[in-house]
Amino acid sequence: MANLPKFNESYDLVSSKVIGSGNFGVAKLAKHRATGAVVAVKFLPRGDKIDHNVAREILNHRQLRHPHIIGFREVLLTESHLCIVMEYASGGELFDRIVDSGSFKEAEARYFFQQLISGVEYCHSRGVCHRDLKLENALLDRGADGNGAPRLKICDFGYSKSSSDSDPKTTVGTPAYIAPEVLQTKKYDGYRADVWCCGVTLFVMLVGAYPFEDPDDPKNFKKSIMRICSVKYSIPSNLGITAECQSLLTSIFVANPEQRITIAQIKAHPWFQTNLPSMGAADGALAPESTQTIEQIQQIVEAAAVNPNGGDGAAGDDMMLDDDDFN
Ligand SMILES: Nc1ncnc2c1ncn2[C@@H]1O[C@H](COP(=O)(O)OP(=O)(O)OP(=O)(O)O)[C@@H](O)[C@H]1O
Repeated sequence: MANLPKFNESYDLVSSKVIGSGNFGVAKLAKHRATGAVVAVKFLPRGDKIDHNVAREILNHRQLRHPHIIGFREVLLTESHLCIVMEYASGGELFDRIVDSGSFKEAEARYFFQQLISGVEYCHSRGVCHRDLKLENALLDRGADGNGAPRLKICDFGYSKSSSDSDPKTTVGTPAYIAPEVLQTKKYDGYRADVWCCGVTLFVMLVGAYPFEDPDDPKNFKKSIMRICSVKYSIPSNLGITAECQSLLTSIFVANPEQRITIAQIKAHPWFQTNLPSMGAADGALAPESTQTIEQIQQIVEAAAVNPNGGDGAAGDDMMLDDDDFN
């Protein structure tokens, strides 16, 4: 790794506190020494788990630059980890905001849904489908001036596919959000499947529960799959959800992806059009562009597939992380 960029050459950890964790490892806060910018860094243990899927996640993320998508900055190495440096969303996950409030009023749900659709539309326009859209992958920042209304930022391109990748066929995503066609072992249209996930996200914001889970038997995955395939859901009448909003959900939850509403049609829907912020008003500044080329990124990811410490990057290695590991 002689000439490859190292994390400790340009960043300091702000604290050892973990801001998020997932299958990959952990995310921590760091400060860019030259500019003072605070960033989020995903630390992935080096070794065989750094494969073409990780490379794809990074390269797909790198080509996206939009106010409602977490900005990608660069990838770096430590002795033990591959570091993905990103814009930091300080407001937590949209999921936690719903857990705190139970459910959102229609106006609040629409506010976030408009931003989600704006980010998803942009991904699709760049030939990238996300394939794991959900509340946990919708992060929030603290608004343009640090105090304003939170802005939604899509993260986690771990399952994303770009038009240069093979057509999606694998069943990926999070069970409660999976579209019916993704459950079949056939090729499917990742863009249309993303629309379904946006519908599930909207439903959870409005209702505070997953649409296709049996409330009396929520852990019964088989039952949820049957409900997804037969599009069996109901909107509690006591929530007073407007007919316009219900009509949008009905047009999203259509089993046949060809007949499902498209992103362009969602944008034209009267419910979506209500209180739509003027272009730019809700957007604010973009995170700085990444300066790394595709070739540089590929070289770093390839180097990360080898763990100089000899570990295999298995989950167990993670348990022993301390600050020295990041230097
Ligand atoms: N840029 C960021 N700003 C703030 N928090 C972040 C950022 N990136 C990741 N996190 C936190 O870390 C969590 C996990 O990150 P991410 O979803 O990218 O990892 P993952 O391994 O793909 O997750 P999962 O296993 O849930 O699919 C996020 O849900 C979030 O709480």
